[in-house]
Amino acid sequence: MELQFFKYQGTGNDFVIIDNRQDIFPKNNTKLVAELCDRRFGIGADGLILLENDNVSDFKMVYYNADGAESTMCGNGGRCLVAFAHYLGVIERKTTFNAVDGLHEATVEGDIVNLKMIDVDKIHEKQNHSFLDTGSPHHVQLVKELEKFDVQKEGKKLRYGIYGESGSNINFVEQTSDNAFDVRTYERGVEGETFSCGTGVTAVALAMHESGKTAANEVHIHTIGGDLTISFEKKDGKYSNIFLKGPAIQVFKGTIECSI
Ligand SMILES: N[C@@H](CCC[C@H](N)C(=O)O)C(=O)O
Repeated sequence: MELQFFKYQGTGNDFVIIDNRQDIFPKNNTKLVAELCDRRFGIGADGLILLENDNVSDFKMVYYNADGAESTMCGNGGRCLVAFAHYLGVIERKTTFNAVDGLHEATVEGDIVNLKMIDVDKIHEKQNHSFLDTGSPHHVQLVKELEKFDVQKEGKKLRYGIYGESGSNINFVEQTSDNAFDVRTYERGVEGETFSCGTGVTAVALAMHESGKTAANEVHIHTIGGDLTISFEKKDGKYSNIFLKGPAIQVFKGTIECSI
């Protein structure tokens, strides 16, 4: 079967996106998703996203990690899917769409997508790290000399060591100013470092605010793949109106022959 696909990237976190409004994609074929995401034998991506019809919102997001398994929320993927829905003409400037963690609002302005994330009311503060769920689970840890840090080795160790088979994404962070941080992320399901992680940088911004490293309600994060801004409010111990803002860009489109 010839499958039409689109390739998007959001600060270097890259995705194969498929318009599945006609229900053409075999959703339980883990092997096929992994093959399409393979950087040598397939298109190559950190994950695959389906855009589907939804009864209560403009569209539905279904997200798979590069290993082929369906997973929890992807912030950069959500931003890319909004850009794709805009490209298809499914939405205009504003949207509400459904994802695994519930409804998300978003706006598009040129290449910039501003995505509302789920509220966060629990941040577990441990001795040398924080743990929180921003739609996906995230470990947040400050380190020195982030540029030289072995994210692959240390990320893998923590991902399995502390969090077991279901795992967590692991973010390593270095503060660069009052309201700015550099972040590198080891992503579960990719089982390696990605150029950026949207739910990850959101987790970093909230964890740094919670621990008093920043007093700002707008935090700037630099990742290998580019810059993202996270804004939020904190009231009665709960973080709400959390927005993840940054570029989401179509890289190419094409067709691929696959045996379904
Ligand atoms: N890259 C994503 C996170 C994708 C999900 C993650 N790998 C998981 O399985 O928890 C993002 O931008 O948020």
